[in-house]
Amino acid sequence: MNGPSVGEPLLTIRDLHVDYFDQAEPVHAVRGVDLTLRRGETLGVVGESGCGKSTLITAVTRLERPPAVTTAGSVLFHGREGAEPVDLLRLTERELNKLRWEHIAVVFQSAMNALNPVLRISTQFADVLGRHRGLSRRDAERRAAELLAMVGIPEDRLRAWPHELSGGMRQRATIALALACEPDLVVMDEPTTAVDVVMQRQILRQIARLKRRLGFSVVFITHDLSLLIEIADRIAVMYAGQVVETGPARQLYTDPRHPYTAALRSAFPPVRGPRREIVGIPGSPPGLRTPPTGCGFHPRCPRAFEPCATTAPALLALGTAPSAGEVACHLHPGPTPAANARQDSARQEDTHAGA
Ligand SMILES: Nc1ncnc2c1ncn2[C@@H]1O[C@H](COP(=O)(O)OP(=O)(O)OP(=O)(O)O)[C@@H](O)[C@H]1O
Repeated sequence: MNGPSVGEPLLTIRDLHVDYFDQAEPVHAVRGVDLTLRRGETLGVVGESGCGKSTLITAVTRLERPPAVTTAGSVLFHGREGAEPVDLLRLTERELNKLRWEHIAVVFQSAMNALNPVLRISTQFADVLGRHRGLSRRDAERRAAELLAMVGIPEDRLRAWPHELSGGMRQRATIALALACEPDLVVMDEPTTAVDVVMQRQILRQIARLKRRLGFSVVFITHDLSLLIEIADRIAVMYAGQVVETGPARQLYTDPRHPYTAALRSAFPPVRGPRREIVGIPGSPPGLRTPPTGCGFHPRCPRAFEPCATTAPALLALGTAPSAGEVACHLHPGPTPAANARQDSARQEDTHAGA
């Protein structure tokens, strides 16, 4: 990959809004999300079911289906060196097809949905590699065998039908297929929920190894915060369609600032380290046809106080270092002026980059 150096923005999401227009009053599933993914980074997006993670990711990758409509925002994809960033939301279907597989690949929860059940594994690789890389059937199969070997699938499985593979193998085949054209960005939506814990660990280890070798960036969606600590560089916590906290993975886990992040942490057992008591989060995420006023979490928040029910807290930087996290919570109202300035200038840079 000949892209700009590690650490530069690869994807910049700004003020993204997505609604489901299924009834007179739409569901406001994504409500003003700002997020940046840097080159070479694994960004975890976490939140309970119904917080808007999948909606966010299908909108960003332009894979949303009606009644979902992206009503506002931009998603700048910063391509290879020298290329102008493009707003994915404004591309035609034809332009998108050029980006898919070669630059952006998606791995969904269910491998069975991603693999075509009536085509042999070899044919599915040959299709993608033929269309996007111009490989002959024979070369595509050779490449497919290499890719499958990378995820620990023996070459003789190349001729198998998807239903002949175990769940774990199918999921790994999907990951290999996503990596076939060496994309810059791989988006993974709960890629390991359908497999057992041992297989999950194995797949995650393989993803980390492949990422080190191939250098792609990852957006990884899950409801399991403990899992993200193991694999993500940075984490964004979503609640009620909004990002409520971001930060370096370990810091966000050891020192969560948003009460929702703290609650999520208590709700999942740590993958490593000492055991601690698991405490569920009372209640459930709000319906998003009429989201709560003020902070979306206030009806469930043990630390809610007077402004929380009425005033929505802005997502503000927690410090001046480029790696500092952000939080949207009235308990943390005062970032330093310098931090605000940093945030403003970062936003401006992103905006100019997209101009
Ligand atoms: N097709 C749809 N029509 C109407 N509302 C929808 C539709 N799909 C999702 N929603 C609503 O949008 C909101 C966000 O859902 P979304 O699936 O994005 O959340 P999620 O965090 O990804 O949850 P999960 O982990 O269960 O996939 C929820 O309130 C959900 O009920």
